[in-house]
Amino acid sequence: KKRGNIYLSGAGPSAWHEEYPVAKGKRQSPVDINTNKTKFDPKLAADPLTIRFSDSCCQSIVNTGISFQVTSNGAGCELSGGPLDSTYQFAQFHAHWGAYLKTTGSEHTVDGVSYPAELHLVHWNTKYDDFKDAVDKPDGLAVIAVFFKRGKEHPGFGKIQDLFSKIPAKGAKVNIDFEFNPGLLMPPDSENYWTYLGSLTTPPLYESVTWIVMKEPLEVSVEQIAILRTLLWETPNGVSQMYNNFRPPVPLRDRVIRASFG
Ligand SMILES: NS(=O)(=O)c1ccc(NC(=S)OCCc2ccsc2)cc1
Ligand SMILES: [Zn+2]
Repeated sequence: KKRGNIYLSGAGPSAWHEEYPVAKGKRQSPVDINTNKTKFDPKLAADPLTIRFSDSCCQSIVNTGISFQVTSNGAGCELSGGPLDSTYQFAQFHAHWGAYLKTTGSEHTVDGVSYPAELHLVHWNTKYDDFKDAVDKPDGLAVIAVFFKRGKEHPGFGKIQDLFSKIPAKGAKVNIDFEFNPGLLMPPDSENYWTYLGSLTTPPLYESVTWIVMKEPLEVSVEQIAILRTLLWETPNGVSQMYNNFRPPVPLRDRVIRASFG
């Protein structure tokens, strides 16, 4: 059996704990955001989240075998303020999505409701030497999550999707030789967010992520959601379309999700 596909080999996410016991840990991700139990924290509004992206920071796009990944050298792309006590540098963005005609696809849910896809913009704490040094530290990473909802087309994201045909298989990679500012992928209102301490949502599931989940989704067209599934991955039954590359929510345990808004 191809073990390559972590979502489709064995029992999938529910079996990850066998190889990664931390899967049953105290600060795992994703979680359901129960808006009746979130807590407004005025400190988050007092020290606004500062999200800086640049036109020249995206270098290449690769098929990781579980998603696409746009990789950055982080130049001019930094995150600070809000829940963060230091400056985090942008490393990469990727996404998770569902199947044709299904509503599931996002990793985080809001009051039990999924979105068709979820974008993750991964940053690492510059108090550490590099990403690999930060990736397993409790304050090592900060990930901005942006929900995708079906609506009007998003031409910016379309420029990234135009590259999908060039990365047909796991490990395939092409350079991005045009300017692309990841700030294009922020929702119109990026002041309202939820934040909590969590983990990577794929193995090795390190409990190293400060999650910043944008309340407002980003609109993309129904065709663009479908184009996500034109990426390919290995499955136990051979190469096929990539979809359902999401971990379902796990227990919140002893955590409170804070809101930057009242
Ligand atoms: N979906 S997620 O944003 O939580 C997310 C982000 C990064 C990763 N893992 C990365 S970028 O690992 C890079 C390779 C690595 C280095 C040390 S251990 C794995 C996994 C999940
Ligand atoms: Zn992710």
